[in-house]
Amino acid sequence: MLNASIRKELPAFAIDIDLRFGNGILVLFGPSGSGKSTILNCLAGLRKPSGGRIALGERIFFCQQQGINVPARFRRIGYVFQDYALFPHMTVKDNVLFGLPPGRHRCKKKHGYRMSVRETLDTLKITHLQNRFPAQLSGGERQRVALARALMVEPDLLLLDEPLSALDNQIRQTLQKELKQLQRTWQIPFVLVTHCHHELEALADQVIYLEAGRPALQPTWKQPLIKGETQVISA
Ligand SMILES: Nc1ncnc2c1ncn2[C@@H]1O[C@H](COP(=O)(O)OP(=O)(O)OP(=O)(O)O)[C@@H](O)[C@H]1O
Repeated sequence: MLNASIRKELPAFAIDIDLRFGNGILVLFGPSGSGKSTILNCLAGLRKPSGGRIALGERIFFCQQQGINVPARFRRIGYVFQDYALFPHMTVKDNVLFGLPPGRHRCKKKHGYRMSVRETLDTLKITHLQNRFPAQLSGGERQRVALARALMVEPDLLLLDEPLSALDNQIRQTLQKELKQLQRTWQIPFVLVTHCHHELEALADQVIYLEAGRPALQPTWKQPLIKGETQVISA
């Protein structure tokens, strides 16, 4: 269970949001500049909140009151960046393995199971690409490599910052289905940022519509978004 209260002062506004989320895909949906990436960065430990508390299960990553701020590398949080952030001089396999201590070529599949690098590459359908460099890949293939790398850290939480925004419609739809399937297999919470309405509808188990760093209680979308377990969480 992700249990976070994040306050972050920014030049134009202050982020002030509470996230309480168990399993599934939580979508942060909002216009450019509304604070989505900053929230992910605070969760990951790449930016320090001005106040609040961030906990995942029993582990406290940040607590202003207690003076706790666990460094990003100890949080076991996977992060797929908007531009995938692959190392251009490394092969696909080396990109996926980056950051793992020598000999620790395992990856969490679901509780109690571990998956090898080979299985991770297979799952993401990139085994045949393992010796290529990022410049030799399509956008969809790069996205799969970034996902594989994020999963190799055995994350307890996966953050995805507009992971499909650079892709054309067909690949985007395929990967949406695969992302959903991955979440169901790994059984860890995903927090996904998007400003694409279709992506929201395809992926969200819960949604928070953001405006200037705060949950908006009256979303500006035209069509009803609440279907099944989808809901808007207020601050
Ligand atoms: N390092 C920083 N220092 C100061 N201000 C920042 C910094 N990073 C972002 N901001 C500002 O904080 C606000 C939120 O930015 P953020 O990138 O979180 O928004 P976003 O919703 O992810 O936008 P986008 O969808 O365009 O990526 C913006 O006004 C931005 O200019």
